[in-house]
Amino acid sequence: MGTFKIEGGHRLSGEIQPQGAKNEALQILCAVLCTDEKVQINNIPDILDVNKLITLLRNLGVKVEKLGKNSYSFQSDDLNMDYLESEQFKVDGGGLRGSIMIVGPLLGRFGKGFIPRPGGDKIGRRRLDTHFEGFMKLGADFRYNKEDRFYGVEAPNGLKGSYMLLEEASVTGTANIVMAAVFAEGTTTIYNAACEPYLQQLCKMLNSMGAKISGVGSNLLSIEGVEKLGGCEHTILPDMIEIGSWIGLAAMTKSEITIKNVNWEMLGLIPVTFEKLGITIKRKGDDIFIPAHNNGYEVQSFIDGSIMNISDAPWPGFTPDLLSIMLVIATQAKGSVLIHQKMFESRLFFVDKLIDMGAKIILCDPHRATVIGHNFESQLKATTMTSPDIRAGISLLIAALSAKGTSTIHNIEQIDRGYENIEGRLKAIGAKIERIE
Ligand SMILES: CC(=O)N[C@H]1[C@@H](OP(=O)(O)OP(=O)(O)OC[C@H]2O[C@@H](n3ccc(=O)[nH]c3=O)[C@H](O)[C@@H]2O)O[C@H](CO)[C@@H](O)[C@@H]1O
Ligand SMILES: C=C(OP(=O)(O)O)C(=O)O
Repeated sequence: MGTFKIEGGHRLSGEIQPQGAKNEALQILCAVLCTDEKVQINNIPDILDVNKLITLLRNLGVKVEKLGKNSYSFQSDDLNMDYLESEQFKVDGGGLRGSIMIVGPLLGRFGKGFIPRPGGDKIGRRRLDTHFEGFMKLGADFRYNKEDRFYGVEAPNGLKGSYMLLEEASVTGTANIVMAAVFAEGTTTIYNAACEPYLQQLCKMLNSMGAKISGVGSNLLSIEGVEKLGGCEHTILPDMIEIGSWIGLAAMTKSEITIKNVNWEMLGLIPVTFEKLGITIKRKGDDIFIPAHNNGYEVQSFIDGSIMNISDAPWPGFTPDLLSIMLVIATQAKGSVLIHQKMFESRLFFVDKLIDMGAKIILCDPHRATVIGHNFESQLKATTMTSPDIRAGISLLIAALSAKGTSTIHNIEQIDRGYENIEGRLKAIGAKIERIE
């Protein structure tokens, strides 16, 4: 178990370049299975989850070549399908959430796909019904081995396009179904599709490989099946969750930070949601400039004067992956706010650690926490903590960087899942952080 030691209470300053988006990379890497031709992918973040998926692809027989620091080429022309029945696959597939998205491409291209129960954050129930109901709508047979927690779909006679109304706008579910449907005979219509930038990028990539997907960016996708896809080159967008993390870090440590090349058009409600907490965000070209909040930041209220509420919703709503960061920065705001995590039921329990540090938070129930901000009149106090999940981990790290004294964070592998060389990049802007062991 890795550990960070963090000496808090120092201001940071400088520029930070966001890495490529973790959750886009996981979709895009699975999409390399859609063709036997070479695919080049740029801006792949060097993070634990992505590297685990690359290992899985290698073990499946994909030829992987590193072209540069964050660029790779992949060729899936001679896959070892026996690997899908191996013990090693159970380990590799169960190691991250994103592995679930190999099922769609394999089903579409080879008529069968398997996956052990995928890993990822333990943040509440994470069911996979949407994925498999979608595959069944395309004509696949589904089986689930409860004992081994192993999922399988088969369509020996190929997939047939159909209309489907998804029960929920699942992000990885939509990506998975799209990657199967591009090979289905006829037209598939997916209503209530997820439409995050990750999905838009995936569809853009598949179209550049010869797929015929329309409605990209909306919740109604129409896919005309094709027989074969070809190679392409694709560049992953900057990680919007990392961008949000750096906005929170700057505000909470009263630091002046420029976040470079953020691809502003794809940030949706993220900037305005930070502004609801009173944080100043200046757009400079395609950079975000956060001035030092020397006089703190004040939570806004709604037009009718009622108390501010920040909650998640499927895209273009506010992403659930930034609510933990919103919560931590609210602890130093002037005013009170209700944080409502609607999607996941176990993502707010980390507030206990913040309460230990002196934050004023009432955990109303597993989904809702009321935060009464200190307005920097009382600094958080350093403590020892363990990172329960990736976004709670980065939130605790931000809390530690703002706190008085030296904090210790264990289980930092959770942070490494999604943040590339985090201590190196934070040190470059003045953070006092050390990885021990
Ligand atoms: C690898 C990856 O890309 N992971 C992301 C992906 O996970 P993932 O694709 O696993 O998440 P889903 O979109 O399937 O669902 C997330 C949660 O929200 C619930 N739900 C979803 C849609 C809906 O309309 N109503 C609803 O209640 C689901 O039941 C589930 O509890 O999307 C999540 C939601 O943005 C993010 O937190 C994860 O970081
Ligand atoms: C929940 C997340 O990741 P995963 O779905 O991979 O567990 C996340 O990126 O915040």
